[in-house]
Amino acid sequence: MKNYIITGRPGIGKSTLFNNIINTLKKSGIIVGGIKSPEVRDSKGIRIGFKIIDLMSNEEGWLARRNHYSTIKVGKYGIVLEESSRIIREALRKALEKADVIGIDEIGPMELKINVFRTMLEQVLGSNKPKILVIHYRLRDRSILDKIYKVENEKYILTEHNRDLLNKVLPRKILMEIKEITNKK
Ligand SMILES: Nc1ncnc2c1ncn2[C@@H]1O[C@H](COP(=O)(O)OP(=O)(O)OP(=O)(O)O)[C@@H](O)[C@H]1O
Repeated sequence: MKNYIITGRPGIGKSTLFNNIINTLKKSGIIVGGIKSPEVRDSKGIRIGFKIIDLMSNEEGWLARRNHYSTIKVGKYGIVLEESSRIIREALRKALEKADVIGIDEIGPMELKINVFRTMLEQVLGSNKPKILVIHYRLRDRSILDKIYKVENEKYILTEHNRDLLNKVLPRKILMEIKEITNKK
């Protein structure tokens, strides 16, 4: 089944497009499972960490926090291992079991330091469901990249020139294609 891949430089609008696609699918009754990891800023606009959110249940927890003591560090951020692992495991397990489509925002060096993320991602990539995947522009993990590109895929590299158009046309195009294969007309 096809992988829809979104990539591009930091801050270009990948998460905005991802949310747009997911919301369009959900509104039409498609069951979407998976995870997203939005950044969190304080009232002064300083980034204090990243949350992890289950797309099906909307349950959320911390993925990483600034200055959090952790055995896994990414720059200033410490991974909140137990909390994030629990949400990732549950969200992707449910997605594999029940969803029509699996979405992950995003697959990057930080997420791949979490063992549960890597194990569950491998299961997701091996499953025969359509996937919407946001990929960090610096992802160089050969084993994961091979699994992502092993199946038919459509890759969109967001730029300031194409993002408005892609937000306009891609959610409906993906909806049409997924309706076709899930028979939800
Ligand atoms: N098509 C667009 N036109 C103008 N601004 C946009 C567009 N899409 C997103 N933005 C704005 O750009 C900012 C970054 O968007 P977003 O978080 O979606 O980017 P991202 O590529 O996911 O970032 P990151 O790499 O940090 O995850 C947000 O403030 C968002 O509102």
